Amino acid sequence: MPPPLRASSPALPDATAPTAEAAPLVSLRHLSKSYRRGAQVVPVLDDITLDIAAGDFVALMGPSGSGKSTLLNLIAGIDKPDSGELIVGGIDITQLGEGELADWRARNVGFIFQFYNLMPVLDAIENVELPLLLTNLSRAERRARCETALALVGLADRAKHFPNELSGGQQQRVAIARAIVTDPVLLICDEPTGDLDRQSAADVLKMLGELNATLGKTIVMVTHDPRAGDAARRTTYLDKGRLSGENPFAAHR
Ligand SMILES: Nc1ncnc2c1ncn2[C@@H]1O[C@H](COP(=O)(O)OP(=O)(O)OP(=O)(O)O)[C@@H](O)[C@H]1O
Repeated sequence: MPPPLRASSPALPDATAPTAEAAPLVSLRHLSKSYRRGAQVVPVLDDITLDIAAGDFVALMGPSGSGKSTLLNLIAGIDKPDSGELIVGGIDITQLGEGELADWRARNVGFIFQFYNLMPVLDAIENVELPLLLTNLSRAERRARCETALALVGLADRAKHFPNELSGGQQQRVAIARAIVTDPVLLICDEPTGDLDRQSAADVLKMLGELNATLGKTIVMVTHDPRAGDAARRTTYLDKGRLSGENPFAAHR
């Protein structure tokens, strides 16, 4: 029997269903971020303060260009803010060097992208195995974990299929298996249903909900899809780089 994927990572505190008392897993304090294009400075995020509890499932919504992906990249440790604190599992990740940050990401964060980002020359199980190549697990242990992850997303029978032999929904499920195979506590999803038909999108959202409810994964998901927003436990809105209590989509629903 392959080993179970644990509900928590040893690198971060236990993720359980959020409670009123739970310490935030992710804590943003006065985060600001600009991009520089030549002499021009483009402010993108302005004084963002936000807490995300362990075990939460947050949808990040807002108009195009409002800074959602930028904020997601900061939380995931892909990019750095100009100022502010960004504490994840008790560590201010803004203070980590590039190498430390890469190591921190590999141990703590699973990524799910709009266009799956699978390697076309690798079959499903080899794609799922990729993040484990950075660990010191044996080949047998890696394979066992990959089989467990593929079984969790309902694709145990597609392990030897290449991406072009899988539907879009199945490819996204392989990507989800790849994201969870290292047992990260934090799942970062950038428009995970953006390329999917309605049914496949619903399947992927159901799967994310189950990973949140049963494995305690903390999920932060950028989405334009109101149904994806409904699948989350709560929704946070960004507007012109600032957090907004208003739902800018409300008039369109
Ligand atoms: N690397 C970059 N260099 C310069 N400007 C950037 C860079 N990345 C993003 N921006 C700018 O930052 C702003 C916010 O971009 P971001 O991708 O975070 O928005 P978004 O809310 O995710 O948009 P969308 O919903 O369209 O994906 C945009 O004006 C964008 O042009």
